[in-house]
Amino acid sequence: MSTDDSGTAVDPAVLETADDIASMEIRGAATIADAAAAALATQARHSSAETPAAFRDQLRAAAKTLYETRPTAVSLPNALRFVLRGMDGEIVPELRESTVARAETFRSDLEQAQTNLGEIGANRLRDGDVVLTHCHSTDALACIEAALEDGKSLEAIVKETRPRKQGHITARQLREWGVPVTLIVDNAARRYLDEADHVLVGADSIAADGSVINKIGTSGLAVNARERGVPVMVAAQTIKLHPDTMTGHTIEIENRDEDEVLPPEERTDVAVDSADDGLTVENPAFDVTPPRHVDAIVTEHGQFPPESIVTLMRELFGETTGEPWEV
Ligand SMILES: O=C(COP(=O)(O)O)[C@H](O)[C@H](O)COP(=O)(O)O
Repeated sequence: MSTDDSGTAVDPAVLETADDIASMEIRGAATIADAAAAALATQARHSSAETPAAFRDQLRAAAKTLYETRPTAVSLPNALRFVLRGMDGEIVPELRESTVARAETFRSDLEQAQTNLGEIGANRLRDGDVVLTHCHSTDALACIEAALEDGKSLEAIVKETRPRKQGHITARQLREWGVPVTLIVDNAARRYLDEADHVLVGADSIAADGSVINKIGTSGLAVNARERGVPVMVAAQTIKLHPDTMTGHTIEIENRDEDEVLPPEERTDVAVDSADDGLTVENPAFDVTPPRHVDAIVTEHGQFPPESIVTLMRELFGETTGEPWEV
């Protein structure tokens, strides 16, 4: 066990999961949520706490460690909050059992939600359609998978998605399913929209006004799609809904390391000398697509016009939330 800032023991397996999320070994909003719930279950199983208070402190410290990895995907705090709210019991073994059970419920609900969402999203895809994708989203792919299972044949235009090239993961998955794939650089997207019937993306967070926060480049793609008349479909389970935005909070956009954009070995191609302080490299990982550029948000509860998502958000999360470990 190592300790967090307050001196509370956090299990090494939790620290490893946190590192993997920060370094993007584990990535994508749903996968991050699943890994975080699994890590809390591990913390509960391995806990050597002797009192209920110490057990609760350890679980909260683990949740905080996981929360501080990446700021944008709200599925992470939503997952942590869901698991911690299920921590129930008078003695440590009861607390352990309830926490592990709650984490397992979260993980199986997540899987089921994605399957249900996929079936709903598949209804928007017709036989022979061409789908243009950005980044790698398991929710978006679930829609394609369900359409293929319905016997529809689809083709995909896959944006590479600089700087981390998550489009390669999407392309590989689609090829494994037998879908013909055209891989393009991000800059070619507008040209290829003429050949697409849908833009299909996932989401890291959805704000109360229906804005969609997803991989950088989504908003430009959506604007171009609107101009070309191609519908934009966002596949997002309800754990992507950001309840804090109901009270006006904005969503933090993660800025990642500049080396992802300009690796150190290429820096000399651009910088005039080693101390070139006139050169700035920025690497925002996500952007905000306004609701007017989105046609439908597909969730496990049905599809919604973005402007009406706040009703579902209120129903599922109530009015306020607070920090995930303050439950
Ligand atoms: O923007 C990304 C991933 O960004 P990163 O690679 O930086 O994590 C994905 O579109 C969403 O997370 C949804 O994914 P999913 O549908 O799998 O939750």
